Amino acid sequence: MAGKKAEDRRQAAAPARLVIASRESRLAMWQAQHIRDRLRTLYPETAVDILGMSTRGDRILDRPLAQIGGKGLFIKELETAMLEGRADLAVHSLKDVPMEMPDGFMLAAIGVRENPCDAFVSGRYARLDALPAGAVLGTSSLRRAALMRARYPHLRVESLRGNLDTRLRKLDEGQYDAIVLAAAGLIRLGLQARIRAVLAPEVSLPAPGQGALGIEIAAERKDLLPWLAPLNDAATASCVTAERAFSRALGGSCQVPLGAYAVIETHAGAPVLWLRGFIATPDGGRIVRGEQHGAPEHAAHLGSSLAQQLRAAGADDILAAQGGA
Ligand SMILES: NCc1[nH]cc(CCC(=O)O)c1CC(=O)O
Repeated sequence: MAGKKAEDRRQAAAPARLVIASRESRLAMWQAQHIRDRLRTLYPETAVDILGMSTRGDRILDRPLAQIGGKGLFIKELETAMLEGRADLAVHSLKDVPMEMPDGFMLAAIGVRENPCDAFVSGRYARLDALPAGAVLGTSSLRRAALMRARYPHLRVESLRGNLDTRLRKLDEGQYDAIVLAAAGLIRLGLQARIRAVLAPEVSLPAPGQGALGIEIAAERKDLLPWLAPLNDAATASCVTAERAFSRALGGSCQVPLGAYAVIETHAGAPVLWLRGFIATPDGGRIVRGEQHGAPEHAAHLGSSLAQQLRAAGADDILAAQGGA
Protein backbone atom coordinates (compact mmCIF):
# COMPACT_ATOMS: atom_id res chain seq x y z
CA MET A 1 0.00 0.00 0.00
CA ALA A 2 1.25 3.46 -0.91
CA GLY A 3 0.54 4.90 2.56
CA LYS A 4 2.51 2.17 4.28
CA LYS A 5 5.48 2.60 1.95
CA ALA A 6 5.60 6.33 2.60
CA GLU A 7 5.63 5.60 6.31
CA ASP A 8 8.50 3.12 5.92
CA ARG A 9 10.61 5.67 4.10
CA ARG A 10 10.18 8.20 6.90
CA GLN A 11 11.48 5.80 9.54
CA ALA A 12 15.15 5.79 10.44
CA ALA A 13 16.88 2.42 10.29
CA ALA A 14 16.93 0.47 13.55
CA PRO A 15 20.36 0.35 15.27
CA ALA A 16 22.68 -2.23 13.72
CA ARG A 17 23.60 -3.56 17.14
CA LEU A 18 22.27 -3.25 20.69
CA VAL A 19 24.13 -4.51 23.75
CA ILE A 20 22.19 -5.19 26.96
CA ALA A 21 24.14 -4.98 30.23
CA SER A 22 22.93 -7.44 32.84
CA ARG A 23 23.90 -8.90 36.17
CA GLU A 24 24.85 -12.55 35.92
CA SER A 25 22.34 -14.06 38.34
CA ARG A 26 19.98 -16.52 36.72
CA LEU A 27 17.04 -14.15 37.24
CA ALA A 28 18.87 -11.14 35.80
CA MET A 29 19.93 -13.20 32.78
CA TRP A 30 16.38 -14.46 32.24
CA GLN A 31 15.17 -10.86 32.26
CA ALA A 32 17.89 -9.67 29.89
CA GLN A 33 17.18 -12.58 27.52
CA HIS A 34 13.47 -11.79 27.64
CA ILE A 35 14.14 -8.20 26.55
CA ARG A 36 16.73 -9.38 23.99
CA ASP A 37 14.15 -11.71 22.43
CA ARG A 38 11.56 -8.95 22.29
CA LEU A 39 14.04 -6.58 20.61
CA ARG A 40 15.05 -9.27 18.10
CA THR A 41 11.39 -9.79 17.21
CA LEU A 42 10.77 -6.05 16.90
CA TYR A 43 13.97 -5.39 14.91
CA PRO A 44 15.02 -8.51 12.97
CA GLU A 45 17.92 -6.61 11.35
CA THR A 46 19.46 -5.63 14.69
CA ALA A 47 22.09 -7.79 16.39
CA VAL A 48 21.13 -7.88 20.08
CA ASP A 49 23.69 -9.20 22.58
CA ILE A 50 23.97 -9.46 26.35
CA LEU A 51 26.98 -8.32 28.36
CA GLY A 52 26.89 -10.18 31.69
CA MET A 53 28.71 -8.68 34.66
CA SER A 54 28.86 -9.04 38.43
CA THR A 55 28.16 -6.11 40.75
CA ARG A 56 29.20 -5.23 44.30
CA GLY A 57 25.71 -6.19 45.46
CA ASP A 58 26.24 -9.68 44.04
CA ARG A 59 29.66 -10.11 45.62
CA ILE A 60 28.92 -8.97 49.20
CA LEU A 61 26.58 -11.63 50.52
CA ASP A 62 27.29 -11.72 54.23
CA ARG A 63 25.58 -8.49 55.24
CA PRO A 64 22.00 -7.21 54.88
CA LEU A 65 21.55 -4.97 51.86
CA ALA A 66 20.52 -2.02 54.02
CA GLN A 67 23.95 -2.10 55.66
CA ILE A 68 26.11 -2.16 52.57
CA GLY A 69 24.49 0.78 50.86
CA GLY A 70 21.28 -0.33 49.25
CA LYS A 71 20.01 -0.49 45.74
CA GLY A 72 22.60 1.46 43.75
CA LEU A 73 25.02 -1.38 44.40
CA PHE A 74 23.34 -3.62 41.88
CA ILE A 75 23.41 -1.20 38.97
CA LYS A 76 26.61 0.88 39.14
CA GLU A 77 28.81 -1.47 37.13
CA LEU A 78 26.12 -1.71 34.44
CA GLU A 79 25.93 2.08 34.25
CA THR A 80 29.69 2.33 33.87
CA ALA A 81 29.47 -0.09 30.94
CA MET A 82 26.86 2.17 29.31
CA LEU A 83 28.95 5.32 29.85
CA GLU A 84 31.97 3.61 28.34
CA GLY A 85 29.97 2.54 25.29
CA ARG A 86 30.28 -1.18 26.07
CA ALA A 87 26.50 -1.41 26.45
CA ASP A 88 23.48 0.55 25.18
CA LEU A 89 20.88 -0.38 27.77
CA ALA A 90 20.54 -2.23 31.05
CA VAL A 91 17.66 -4.44 32.17
CA HIS A 92 16.84 -4.41 35.88
CA SER A 93 14.23 -5.68 38.28
CA LEU A 94 12.66 -2.27 38.82
CA LYS A 95 12.60 -2.99 42.54
CA ASP A 96 16.40 -2.79 42.55
CA VAL A 97 16.55 0.59 40.78
CA PRO A 98 17.10 3.58 43.13
CA MET A 99 14.09 5.89 43.50
CA GLU A 100 16.25 8.84 42.43
CA MET A 101 17.87 7.90 39.14
CA PRO A 102 21.61 8.55 39.24
CA ASP A 103 22.71 11.68 37.34
CA GLY A 104 23.04 11.02 33.64
CA PHE A 105 20.70 8.02 33.52
CA MET A 106 17.01 7.50 32.90
CA LEU A 107 14.39 4.80 32.64
CA ALA A 108 13.48 4.40 28.97
CA ALA A 109 10.69 1.86 29.42
CA ILE A 110 8.86 -0.17 32.08
CA GLY A 111 7.90 -3.71 31.07
CA VAL A 112 4.64 -5.56 31.79
CA ARG A 113 4.42 -6.66 35.39
CA GLU A 114 4.75 -10.30 36.46
CA ASN A 115 2.90 -11.32 39.65
CA PRO A 116 3.84 -8.46 42.05
CA CYS A 117 3.16 -10.35 45.30
CA ASP A 118 5.40 -12.10 47.81
CA ALA A 119 5.39 -15.88 47.97
CA PHE A 120 5.57 -18.32 50.86
CA VAL A 121 7.94 -21.26 50.26
CA SER A 122 8.46 -24.17 52.63
CA GLY A 123 9.01 -27.91 52.50
CA ARG A 124 6.94 -28.76 55.55
CA TYR A 125 4.31 -26.05 55.88
CA ALA A 126 1.59 -25.08 53.43
CA ARG A 127 0.87 -21.59 54.75
CA LEU A 128 2.32 -18.88 56.97
CA ASP A 129 -0.48 -19.49 59.48
CA ALA A 130 0.63 -23.11 59.83
CA LEU A 131 4.12 -22.22 61.16
CA PRO A 132 4.46 -23.20 64.85
CA ALA A 133 5.87 -20.91 67.56
CA GLY A 134 9.64 -20.54 67.25
CA ALA A 135 9.75 -21.54 63.58
CA VAL A 136 12.50 -19.76 61.64
CA LEU A 137 11.23 -17.63 58.75
CA GLY A 138 13.84 -16.25 56.35
CA THR A 139 13.52 -13.10 54.30
CA SER A 140 15.90 -10.76 52.54
CA SER A 141 14.01 -7.52 53.01
CA LEU A 142 13.35 -5.17 55.93
CA ARG A 143 9.84 -4.72 54.56
CA ARG A 144 8.92 -8.39 54.75
CA ALA A 145 10.67 -8.81 58.10
CA ALA A 146 8.71 -5.92 59.68
CA LEU A 147 5.38 -7.15 58.31
CA MET A 148 6.02 -10.74 59.38
CA ARG A 149 7.20 -9.72 62.87
CA ALA A 150 4.05 -7.63 63.33
CA ARG A 151 1.68 -10.30 62.10
CA TYR A 152 3.41 -13.40 63.50
CA PRO A 153 5.22 -12.34 66.68
CA HIS A 154 5.66 -16.01 67.67
CA LEU A 155 8.00 -16.67 64.71
CA ARG A 156 11.76 -16.09 64.55
CA VAL A 157 12.24 -13.85 61.52
CA GLU A 158 15.83 -14.02 60.26
CA SER A 159 17.82 -12.41 57.46
CA LEU A 160 18.31 -14.41 54.26
CA ARG A 161 20.54 -13.11 51.49
CA GLY A 162 21.76 -14.36 48.15
CA ASN A 163 20.23 -14.92 44.76
CA LEU A 164 17.13 -17.06 44.33
CA ASP A 165 18.97 -20.38 44.00
CA THR A 166 21.02 -19.63 47.12
CA ARG A 167 17.93 -18.75 49.13
CA LEU A 168 16.12 -21.93 48.08
CA ARG A 169 19.21 -23.98 48.90
CA LYS A 170 19.42 -22.47 52.40
CA LEU A 171 15.76 -23.40 52.92
CA ASP A 172 16.29 -26.92 51.61
CA GLU A 173 19.35 -27.38 53.84
CA GLY A 174 17.13 -26.73 56.84
CA GLN A 175 18.57 -23.35 57.88
CA TYR A 176 14.98 -22.02 57.75
CA ASP A 177 11.55 -23.59 58.20
CA ALA A 178 10.09 -21.32 55.53
CA ILE A 179 11.06 -18.30 53.46
CA VAL A 180 9.21 -15.38 51.90
CA LEU A 181 10.39 -13.95 48.59
CA ALA A 182 9.05 -12.33 45.43
CA ALA A 183 6.70 -14.57 43.42
CA ALA A 184 7.93 -12.93 40.19
CA GLY A 185 11.46 -14.26 40.46
CA LEU A 186 10.28 -17.82 41.08
CA ILE A 187 7.77 -17.67 38.23
CA ARG A 188 10.31 -16.26 35.75
CA LEU A 189 12.76 -19.04 36.54
CA GLY A 190 10.11 -21.74 36.15
CA LEU A 191 10.15 -22.43 39.89
CA GLN A 192 6.47 -21.64 40.49
CA ALA A 193 5.95 -25.18 41.81
CA ARG A 194 7.97 -24.10 44.88
CA ILE A 195 5.31 -21.50 45.80
CA ARG A 196 3.11 -22.91 48.57
CA ALA A 197 1.05 -19.73 48.88
CA VAL A 198 0.98 -16.30 47.29
CA LEU A 199 0.66 -13.63 49.99
CA ALA A 200 -2.20 -11.21 49.37
CA PRO A 201 -1.27 -7.50 49.37
CA GLU A 202 -3.27 -7.21 52.63
CA VAL A 203 -0.77 -9.60 54.26
CA SER A 204 2.46 -8.51 52.57
CA LEU A 205 2.18 -5.28 50.60
CA PRO A 206 4.79 -5.57 47.82
CA ALA A 207 7.86 -3.37 47.40
CA PRO A 208 7.67 -0.42 44.99
CA GLY A 209 8.17 -1.79 41.48
CA GLN A 210 8.16 -5.44 42.50
CA GLY A 211 7.58 -7.73 39.52
CA ALA A 212 8.23 -5.03 36.89
CA LEU A 213 11.26 -4.68 34.61
CA GLY A 214 13.04 -1.36 34.15
CA ILE A 215 15.00 -0.58 30.98
CA GLU A 216 17.72 1.97 31.76
CA ILE A 217 19.79 4.05 29.34
CA ALA A 218 22.30 6.88 29.61
CA ALA A 219 20.47 10.20 29.31
CA GLU A 220 22.77 11.10 26.38
CA ARG A 221 21.34 8.14 24.42
CA LYS A 222 17.86 9.57 23.85
CA ASP A 223 18.25 8.34 20.26
CA LEU A 224 17.29 4.92 21.70
CA LEU A 225 13.96 6.06 23.15
CA PRO A 226 11.78 5.46 20.08
CA TRP A 227 13.24 1.97 19.65
CA LEU A 228 12.61 1.03 23.28
CA ALA A 229 9.14 2.60 23.49
CA PRO A 230 7.33 -0.61 22.36
CA LEU A 231 8.72 -2.34 25.47
CA ASN A 232 6.84 0.09 27.71
CA ASP A 233 3.55 -0.98 29.32
CA ALA A 234 1.55 2.16 30.07
CA ALA A 235 -0.53 0.67 32.91
CA THR A 236 2.49 -0.81 34.68
CA ALA A 237 4.38 2.46 34.16
CA SER A 238 1.62 4.50 35.89
CA CYS A 239 1.42 2.06 38.79
CA VAL A 240 5.14 1.96 39.45
CA THR A 241 5.40 5.75 38.99
CA ALA A 242 2.99 6.15 41.91
CA GLU A 243 4.80 3.53 44.00
CA ARG A 244 8.22 5.04 43.36
CA ALA A 245 7.02 8.61 44.02
CA PHE A 246 5.67 7.41 47.39
CA SER A 247 8.95 5.77 48.29
CA ARG A 248 11.01 8.75 47.07
CA ALA A 249 8.96 11.17 49.18
CA LEU A 250 9.78 9.03 52.24
CA GLY A 251 13.48 8.98 51.49
CA GLY A 252 13.18 5.74 49.47
CA SER A 253 16.03 3.41 50.28
CA CYS A 254 16.50 -0.07 51.69
CA GLN A 255 17.03 1.37 55.17
CA VAL A 256 13.39 1.81 56.19
CA PRO A 257 10.74 -0.90 55.88
CA LEU A 258 8.14 0.36 53.44
CA GLY A 259 5.87 -1.02 50.76
CA ALA A 260 3.75 0.46 47.99
CA TYR A 261 1.47 -1.23 45.53
CA ALA A 262 -0.81 0.29 42.89
CA VAL A 263 -3.39 -1.24 40.56
CA ILE A 264 -5.61 0.33 37.94
CA GLU A 265 -9.31 -0.39 38.31
CA THR A 266 -12.27 0.76 36.27
CA HIS A 267 -14.86 2.89 38.08
CA ALA A 268 -17.92 4.00 36.07
CA GLY A 269 -16.02 3.32 32.85
CA ALA A 270 -12.97 5.40 33.82
CA PRO A 271 -9.56 4.08 34.93
CA VAL A 272 -8.74 4.77 38.58
CA LEU A 273 -5.32 4.17 40.10
CA TRP A 274 -5.54 2.69 43.60
CA LEU A 275 -2.31 3.09 45.55
CA ARG A 276 -1.68 1.50 48.95
CA GLY A 277 1.42 2.18 51.03
CA PHE A 278 2.91 1.66 54.46
CA ILE A 279 6.01 2.46 56.45
CA ALA A 280 7.07 0.55 59.58
CA THR A 281 9.67 0.26 62.29
CA PRO A 282 12.05 -2.67 61.66
CA ASP A 283 10.50 -4.71 64.50
CA GLY A 284 7.03 -4.11 63.06
CA GLY A 285 6.00 -2.49 66.36
CA ARG A 286 4.57 0.49 64.47
CA ILE A 287 3.06 0.38 61.01
CA VAL A 288 1.48 3.44 59.38
CA ARG A 289 -0.69 2.55 56.37
CA GLY A 290 -2.77 4.51 53.90
CA GLU A 291 -4.23 4.64 50.43
CA GLN A 292 -5.09 7.08 47.66
CA HIS A 293 -7.29 6.89 44.55
CA GLY A 294 -6.95 9.07 41.47
CA ALA A 295 -6.46 9.38 37.74
CA PRO A 296 -3.51 7.33 36.38
CA GLU A 297 -2.13 10.54 34.78
CA HIS A 298 -1.63 11.86 38.31
CA ALA A 299 0.36 8.83 39.43
CA ALA A 300 3.38 10.76 40.73
CA HIS A 301 1.17 13.19 42.61
CA LEU A 302 -0.81 10.34 44.18
CA GLY A 303 2.44 8.83 45.41
CA SER A 304 3.72 12.01 47.02
CA SER A 305 0.27 12.78 48.49
CA LEU A 306 0.15 9.36 50.11
CA ALA A 307 3.61 9.95 51.56
CA GLN A 308 2.44 13.28 52.99
CA GLN A 309 -0.67 11.64 54.42
CA LEU A 310 1.47 9.01 56.16
CA ARG A 311 3.94 11.61 57.42
CA ALA A 312 1.06 13.41 59.12
CA ALA A 313 -0.15 10.09 60.54
CA GLY A 314 3.14 9.16 62.21
CA ALA A 315 5.59 8.25 59.44
CA ASP A 316 7.65 11.30 60.42
CA ASP A 317 8.31 9.79 63.85
CA ILE A 318 9.38 6.51 62.29
CA LEU A 319 11.76 8.29 59.91
CA ALA A 320 13.18 10.46 62.70
CA ALA A 321 13.84 7.39 64.86
CA GLN A 322 15.61 5.87 61.85
CA GLY A 323 17.90 8.86 61.63
CA GLY A 324 16.22 9.93 58.40
CA ALA A 325 14.55 13.20 57.48
N1 LIG B 1 16.01 -7.87 45.80
C1 LIG B 1 16.31 -8.90 44.85
C2 LIG B 1 15.22 -9.08 43.86
N2 LIG B 1 15.01 -8.17 42.90
C3 LIG B 1 13.91 -8.56 42.18
C4 LIG B 1 13.46 -9.74 42.70
C5 LIG B 1 12.30 -10.51 42.25
C6 LIG B 1 11.68 -10.13 40.96
C7 LIG B 1 10.98 -8.81 40.94
O1 LIG B 1 10.55 -8.27 41.98
O2 LIG B 1 10.82 -8.29 39.84
C8 LIG B 1 14.28 -10.10 43.75
C9 LIG B 1 14.16 -11.30 44.58
C10 LIG B 1 13.24 -11.17 45.75
O3 LIG B 1 12.96 -10.09 46.25
O4 LIG B 1 12.80 -12.22 46.24
